[in-house]
Amino acid sequence: MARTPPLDPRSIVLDLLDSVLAQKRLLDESLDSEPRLSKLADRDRAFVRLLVATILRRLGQIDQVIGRCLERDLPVKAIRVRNMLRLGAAQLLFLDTPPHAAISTTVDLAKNSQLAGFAKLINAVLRRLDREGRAWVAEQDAAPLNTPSWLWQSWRATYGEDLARHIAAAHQVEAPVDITVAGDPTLWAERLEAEILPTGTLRRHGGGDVTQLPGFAEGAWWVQDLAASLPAKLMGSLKGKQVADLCAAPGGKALQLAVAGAEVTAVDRSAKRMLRFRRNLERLKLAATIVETDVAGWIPPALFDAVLLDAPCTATGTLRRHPDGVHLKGPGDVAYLADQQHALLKAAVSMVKPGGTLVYCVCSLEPQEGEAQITRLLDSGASICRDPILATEVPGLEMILTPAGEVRTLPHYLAEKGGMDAFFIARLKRLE
Ligand SMILES: C[S@@+](CC[C@H](N)C(=O)[O-])C[C@H]1O[C@@H](n2cnc3c(N)ncnc32)[C@H](O)[C@@H]1O
Repeated sequence: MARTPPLDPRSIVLDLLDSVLAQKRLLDESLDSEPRLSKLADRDRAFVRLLVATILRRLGQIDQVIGRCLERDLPVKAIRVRNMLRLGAAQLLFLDTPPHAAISTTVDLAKNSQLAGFAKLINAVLRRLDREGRAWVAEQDAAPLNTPSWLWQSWRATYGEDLARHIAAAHQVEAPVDITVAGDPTLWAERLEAEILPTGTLRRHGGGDVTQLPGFAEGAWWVQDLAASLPAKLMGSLKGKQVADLCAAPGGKALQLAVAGAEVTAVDRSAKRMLRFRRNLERLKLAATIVETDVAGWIPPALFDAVLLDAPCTATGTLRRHPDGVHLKGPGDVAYLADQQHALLKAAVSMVKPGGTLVYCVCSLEPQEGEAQITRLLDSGASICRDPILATEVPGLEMILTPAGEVRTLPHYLAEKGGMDAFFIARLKRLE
């Protein structure tokens, strides 16, 4: 008979770390496919998420201090031992877990597994970290340590050393929950005990299950980062217009377009992700035409008044929410996705009526996926020009506008209120 894995939060964290770091699976997918999570009490489930996210956010710092305690490196096959050390270190140095609990629970994990032979080593390393680790952490240069060098180099080259440090620091902090409401934000701000941000997005601090909040079941609002809500808002008046949302799933932006009164055609090649959009449409009692296909080869029955293209990207702009991202992506992904984005942009241009609007966006910090895409498109002779975004369209957020009239948000903007995802947004007008 197969052995049932233990229902211990820390043991689940070890399996999640293995899933992300060794098997290279997304953290959200790993969490979704972990059956033991639903059997845990809410508090333990929140602890699992916090612990795994903290380890992924602070991996560079954690591995460096562990390295200082080991006379020689652990054998490659002892990856689970390394993960046990990471788990103990994160609790001791970043989560203020009482030292005796952090150490004894980690040592017990080893003793109760096939790795009992490593229990003494784990005990010795964690005891030393308890004595000396906090002072070592205080001296660390956290920003470059927790950022893979290819990303660190890219951000330094693009934004300069100072901004790169702000960007990396923002990734160490859990993001708040942002909400877009279909109706009156003031009313819902009160009901949801949320703050209203300059763009009308509501922001709630503190965790909890959003599906249990007032208004979720009846579809009064949906979760969407402030920056992610901007592209649809920059499309102008949409009432009664034919609008295509390309790469639409799970549909946060398509919902905004529908609420603004557009006749929405939402296109995405992932039926699984579109299922979430269908559920959201139902919950919000909204309608849209759904097309499940590859945008690059799709020929629409008629041209659209406006098109939104939220292209697939490396998502380095959402590392606050998805700390697994830095461990799953590499420079090759940027080049690969940049070519896809160019093809999708060219297809999108061909779907817009002359005089119509095309908004392009990506949740990426990499200029190859943002600013350079627009230059490449315009240089290719496409029948389109920039339609610069004006400061009056982003009141209270003027710092996000570039000299070219595009939007570049960074994760530390509005830091005092909890930051925002990093997006690039460009608005274009189709020529005759
Ligand atoms: C950044 S996400 C879109 C998020 C969405 N716009 C929202 O606001 O919720 C990118 C989406 O592009 C889709 N996608 C990627 N390549 C595609 C292609 N060639 N054709 C259609 N959809 C594609 C993915 O399935 C994914 O759902």
